[in-house]
Amino acid sequence: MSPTPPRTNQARTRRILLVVAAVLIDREGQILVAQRPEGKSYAGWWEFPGGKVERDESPERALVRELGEELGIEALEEDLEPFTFISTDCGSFHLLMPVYLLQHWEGTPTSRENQTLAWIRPEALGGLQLLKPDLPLVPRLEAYFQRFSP
Ligand SMILES: Nc1nc2c([nH]c(=O)n2[C@@H]2O[C@H](COP(=O)(O)OP(=O)(O)OP(=O)(O)O)[C@@H](O)[C@H]2O)c(=O)[nH]1
Repeated sequence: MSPTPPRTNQARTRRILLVVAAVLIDREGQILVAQRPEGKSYAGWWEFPGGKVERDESPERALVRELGEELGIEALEEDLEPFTFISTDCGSFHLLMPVYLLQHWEGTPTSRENQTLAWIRPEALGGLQLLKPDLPLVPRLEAYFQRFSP
């Protein structure tokens, strides 16, 4: 019988892609999800608003910019509440994605980039076809919202 090989961390590290995402929470405790439009990779899959951090941009600055571009809302960096992060191998790159909660903003979120928007109850998240890297967010968000339910 051959011995169990030692556990190692030798997988090759890929280029890190820094992406930021926001979980917008409305007054009824619903969260905003966006469906990627035709013509993009993973069209039809659901994700959270956000996008890539550009060179010389802070994650918070990038997220405020993306929320303006994608949803037409104005958010303040100080209202972005760090929630968790995703760090996962996506094949050609390694995704590092800080995720923030946001409960205050100016304006009404509107689709500016052909994405379909939906406000959903946190319990409904698990029924969506979310981008695979986002799946660990489902139990974390469920646990977060359970803390506030009676
Ligand atoms: N905005 C956002 N991006 C996510 C999430 N989860 C996740 O894996 N991503 C990945 O992070 C990257 C975000 O890039 P992006 O939003 O600026 O670009 P994109 O995919 O719309 O355009 P692209 O096809 O040119 O990369 C994509 O590779 C996307 O698949 C998420 O919840 N929100």
